[in-house]
Amino acid sequence: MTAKIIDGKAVAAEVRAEVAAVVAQRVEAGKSRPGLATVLVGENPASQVYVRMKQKACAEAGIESFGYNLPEDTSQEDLEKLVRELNADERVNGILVQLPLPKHLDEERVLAAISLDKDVDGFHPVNIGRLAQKGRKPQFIPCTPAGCMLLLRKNLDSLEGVNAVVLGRSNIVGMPVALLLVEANATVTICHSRTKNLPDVVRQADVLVAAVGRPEMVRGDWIKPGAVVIDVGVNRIDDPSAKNGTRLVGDVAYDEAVEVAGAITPVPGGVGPMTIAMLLQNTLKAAELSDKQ
Ligand SMILES: Nc1nc(=O)c2c([nH]1)NC[C@@H]1CN(c3ccc(C(=O)N[C@@H](CCC(=O)O)C(=O)O)cc3)C=[N+]21
Ligand SMILES: [Mg+2]
Repeated sequence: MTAKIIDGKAVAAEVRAEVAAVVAQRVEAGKSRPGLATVLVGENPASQVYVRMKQKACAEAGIESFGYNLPEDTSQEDLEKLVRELNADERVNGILVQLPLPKHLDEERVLAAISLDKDVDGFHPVNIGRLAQKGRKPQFIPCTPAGCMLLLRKNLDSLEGVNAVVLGRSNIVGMPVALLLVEANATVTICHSRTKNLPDVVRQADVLVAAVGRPEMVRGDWIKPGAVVIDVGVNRIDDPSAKNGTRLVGDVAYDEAVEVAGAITPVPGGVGPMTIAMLLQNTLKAAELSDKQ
């Protein structure tokens, strides 16, 4: 048996087309064109690529993007000042501060300065806090976790009572995706670098979300036959046989896992494209919120 390949790129394309259609309708109806501000501090090449991908996706959906590139040595004060200006800018519905920030900057204070109504990444401590409280809905759900959940809902009849294992406990993926799975009535185990007998824990998973950032760490024999595997990892590794000497791999050893899992997301073409699609969806939602104000 080989797994169903979950085509995140195709699902993302559907979401993006839907966002584009709603944007076109609202502009046609005389409402504002949604706008996203991207803030990039420093010159991390991977971050530059991601920000460009987000801007291109905005353009295709009819969302205006405003790119801010600040030097590596930007002060906390100046970065927060830019965020406050963007909070007050009516053209800007969503603010995305690309992470990670250079070491000297306090990430949490920057994220906390973003207006709750413009927090399209869902990383503001209040939004995360609401995610952690039963019955309280955050204004915005973080994009990668939201993308994982959409792929799961499309590939499972129900999450009710299933054993979900989340590998990784980061603020931007592991923790929020675990909270969303709990909300969906899954039985959730969060495991990490200190977990004892990790392969045994992972083998209990009907649903596995791998988000540790360790290339091909999860082996085929860690996977329960028939499990749904969501691989969040985007790791660039050396591969002399590849075009530019590197290639992208996930946190799961795909060739092994595909022989055991019931369904699996590939890397690239799985969760990554969903992250961008959900960002566009959140930016449209932010524009709709601003209509009411
Ligand atoms: N404030 C903030 N928000 C983020 O959402 C955010 C961030 N910071 N920092 C970095 C991570 C990473 N991230 C990805 C987005 C798209 C792909 C993606 O589309 N990947 C393609 C491959 C891209 C390639 O070829 O490199 C794929 O998996 O098919 C991956 C990763 C967003 N992040
Ligand atoms: Mg949130």
